[in-house]
Amino acid sequence: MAHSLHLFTPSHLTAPKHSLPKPSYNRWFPVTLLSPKLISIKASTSADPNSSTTPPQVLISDNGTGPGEILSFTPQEYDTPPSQSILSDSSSIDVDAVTEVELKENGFRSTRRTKMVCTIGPATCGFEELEALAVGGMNVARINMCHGTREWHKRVIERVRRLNEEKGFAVAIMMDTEGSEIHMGDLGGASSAKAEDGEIWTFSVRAFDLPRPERTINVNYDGFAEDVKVGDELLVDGGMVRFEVIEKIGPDVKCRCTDPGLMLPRANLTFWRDGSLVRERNAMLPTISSKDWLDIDFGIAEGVDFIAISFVKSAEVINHLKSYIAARSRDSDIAVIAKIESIDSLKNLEEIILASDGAMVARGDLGAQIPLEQVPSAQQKIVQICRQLNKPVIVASQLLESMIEYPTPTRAEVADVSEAVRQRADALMLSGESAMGQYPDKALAVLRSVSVRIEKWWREEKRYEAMELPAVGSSFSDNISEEICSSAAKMANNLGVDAIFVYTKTGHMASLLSRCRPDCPIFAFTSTKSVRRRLNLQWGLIPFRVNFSDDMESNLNKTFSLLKARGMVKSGDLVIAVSDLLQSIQVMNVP
Ligand SMILES: Nc1ncnc2c1ncn2[C@@H]1O[C@H](COP(=O)(O)OP(=O)(O)OP(=O)(O)O)[C@@H](O)[C@H]1O
Ligand SMILES: CC(=O)C(=O)O
Ligand SMILES: [K+]
Ligand SMILES: [Mg+2]
Repeated sequence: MAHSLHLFTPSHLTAPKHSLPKPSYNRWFPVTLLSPKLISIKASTSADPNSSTTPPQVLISDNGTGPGEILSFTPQEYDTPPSQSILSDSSSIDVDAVTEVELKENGFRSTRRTKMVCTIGPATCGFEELEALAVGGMNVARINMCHGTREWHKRVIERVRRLNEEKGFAVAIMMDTEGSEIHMGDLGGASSAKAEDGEIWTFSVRAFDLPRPERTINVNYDGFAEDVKVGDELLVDGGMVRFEVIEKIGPDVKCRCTDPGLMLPRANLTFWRDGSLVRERNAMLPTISSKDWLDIDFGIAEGVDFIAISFVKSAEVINHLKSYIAARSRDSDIAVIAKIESIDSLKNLEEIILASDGAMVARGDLGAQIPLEQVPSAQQKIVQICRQLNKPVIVASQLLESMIEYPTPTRAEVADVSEAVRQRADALMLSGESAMGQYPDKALAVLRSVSVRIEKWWREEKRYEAMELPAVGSSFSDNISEEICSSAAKMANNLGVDAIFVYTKTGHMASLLSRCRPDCPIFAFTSTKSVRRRLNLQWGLIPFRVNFSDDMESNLNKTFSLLKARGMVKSGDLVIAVSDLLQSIQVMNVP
């Protein structure tokens, strides 16, 4: 029976905390289930928790009656939590073991509010690595269509789906398009290419034979040789390596390296003239290339949760994509995220965000298009506008860049992560750190611990500046929902409630509550798996899947008893409940 298996997560142990090793997200206790009967567990307090030689013992007895058998719990590292089947019938509630442990261990006021997106690459594409990320708190897995084949991405999607099915996670999938900006080729399979000071390199639209001739780089944009002029400065990855254009010979552009460094496959290329970014014919490149459309078809067929569009220039392309998706996917619940990473997107910021279902501050390319010192203010502005317009926002790129190579972050990186948390962005994203770095799990752990610490500090100090939140809905009923949510959030803060419960079919009411950034977590109950996954990107929401009816009284009783049975709430906890169905606010103690 599935529910008896469930007893074996460490958090179910009823022993006094000090008598057992403190469970942490990546420590699990291997136990073999001997009998499928209902079992009660009692921890023996005789073992010395500080001794590495006497493992704490646990008495397992059949229905709590017989003498029971003694099993040893060894607190060694065990990569994965025990598998548990998650029931999806009407009498169950879907929540993953990690959230469950977090709720029970920390008490729900101190759960993490800032969400985490991980880019999946060679370092993390296996089932076990993906599971380790999920256990570490990954809310969204991002696949970047700039790299790898569709088959490769399909396998990653399948593994994430399996993880969700088998372990109860609600990890959402975000597909990120390549876009048609200028970038280098794949270096013929080499992992990088080193350019030295003064060397002459050839950049060309010609595809070179393999092995790639020395000091040649293939460029993806046909108009490249026409657009550049002798004397232009060519920047790889926003300045990781610099060249000066010295000669044009047909399709070949000869450049001298002026700032040496390492170039990675498919690195972004920009060129500058008299201190500004040159936008000639390349300014006319389509936001969504023909390859992108095929990738989008792939994303729709695979049922990804989010599609992130690179180098968005206007709201038009977002609207176009949204109607394309609506016409092609039955329930059309793929959310479209606008990546803000170009000068044009900054010019049309509000209308782009308004048209989208969320935005990403894509600081990598943004920093190659505007002076670096302007990136922090752009970030702050994008985060603020998203909050006002009630759209989730992700802060991305180079958050913990040094952790691609090193097991600890720089102090400056920690300060950068803190700032994004303090701005109360919905989510932080790992790029190379999780895709191809040496320490993906450690990088995720840094995001997690910095988020929790800064959120707690800010709550305690009540330091966040008040933000006027304008009405965003168009109908009177929308306005009522917004008023209810902002009142509920305010009441929650003033009364110091433990959690806000929201029953939401589409997720809208939950996102309105998230927008208010209340002090307590928001338990969002929804009946669809896809809505649960989508809510996983939003600040402060703990999404559960549970069937509910139009009767709030019975919904509350049902969720209270389900959550109580799992030890996630207890009698006396103070809760505020709101719902999509019944526009009301209820304040109550868990019976
Ligand atoms: N599917 C993949 N296969 C191989 N390498 C990958 C893959 N995804 C990412 N990487 C590696 O990780 C690095 C960082 O990944 P990421 O997707 O964040 O790139 P990015 O350049 O920041 O994003 P974008 O291309 O959207 O601007 C890439 O430069 C690449 O080397
Ligand atoms: C994430 C991304 O696309 C960027 O930072 O450029
Ligand atoms: K991309
Ligand atoms: Mg980019």
